[in-house]
Amino acid sequence: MPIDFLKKPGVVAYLTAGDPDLATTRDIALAAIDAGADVIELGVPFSDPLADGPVIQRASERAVARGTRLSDVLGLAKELRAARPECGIVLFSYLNPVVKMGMRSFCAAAKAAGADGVLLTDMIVEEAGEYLAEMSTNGLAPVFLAAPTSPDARLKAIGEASKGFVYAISRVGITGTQDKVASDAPELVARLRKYTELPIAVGFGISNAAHVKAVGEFADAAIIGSALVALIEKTGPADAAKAVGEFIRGLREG
Ligand SMILES: O=P(O)(O)OC[C@@H](O)[C@@H](O)c1c[nH]c2ccccc12
Repeated sequence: MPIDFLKKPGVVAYLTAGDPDLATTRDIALAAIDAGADVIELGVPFSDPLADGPVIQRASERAVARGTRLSDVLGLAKELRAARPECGIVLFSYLNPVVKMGMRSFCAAAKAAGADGVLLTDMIVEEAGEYLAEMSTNGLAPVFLAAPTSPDARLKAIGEASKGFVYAISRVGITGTQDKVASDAPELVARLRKYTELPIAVGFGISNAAHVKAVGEFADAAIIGSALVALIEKTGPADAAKAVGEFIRGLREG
């Protein structure tokens, strides 16, 4: 896949891999893509999550309890790539499981799985030397998180190191649904635009068509996580793929 895999305006769907089980995550991801999600952010479940609200924490706990490993998530990415050659796939993980596998092995495996990009939540751009080198060797896009509290020098470094798109965190805090798109988000996106021409995707607290529309006024894509994960939790394995497909179609229409 080319590195510019995020078309504008885009919808990015975050899923915790292995919740409720890997086969169901695959079906949900396929339904999300077919309903118009441009990129799947495929989350590696981790026992000690950072910045995750209760919904994603619970999903991670369930997936970890089922024994979902980084290697399983790579296998799932490979299946998705084979089934949907055109979709964007970003592997989402904490640093810990990746360091355990080894940065070099992980980046090579991500490439072999057909991923387009990688997002490591706790990888800071200042310490990303080896990561960026391995990502570049494998033609993968590193996606970094920018926050409203990031100073301009940091936004510049993030803009320069990122490929594919930049992830603008709409507010300080944890993942999870909110009534409104955070008021900090447009300013952060405007500040980022000074440093990058990449598409900018906004995440944290986006959960309905009105939010997606509001984000579309100032950014290039909306990232939806907790709303999907909560829907999967509520619906149960048998109907989750259908429910997620309908939900994303509704967002797209908005
Ligand atoms: O759940 P929300 O509020 O829709 O936010 C997206 C988010 O879930 C996803 O991108 C994500 C899941 N875990 C994270 C940890 C840090 C940053 C981002 C994330």
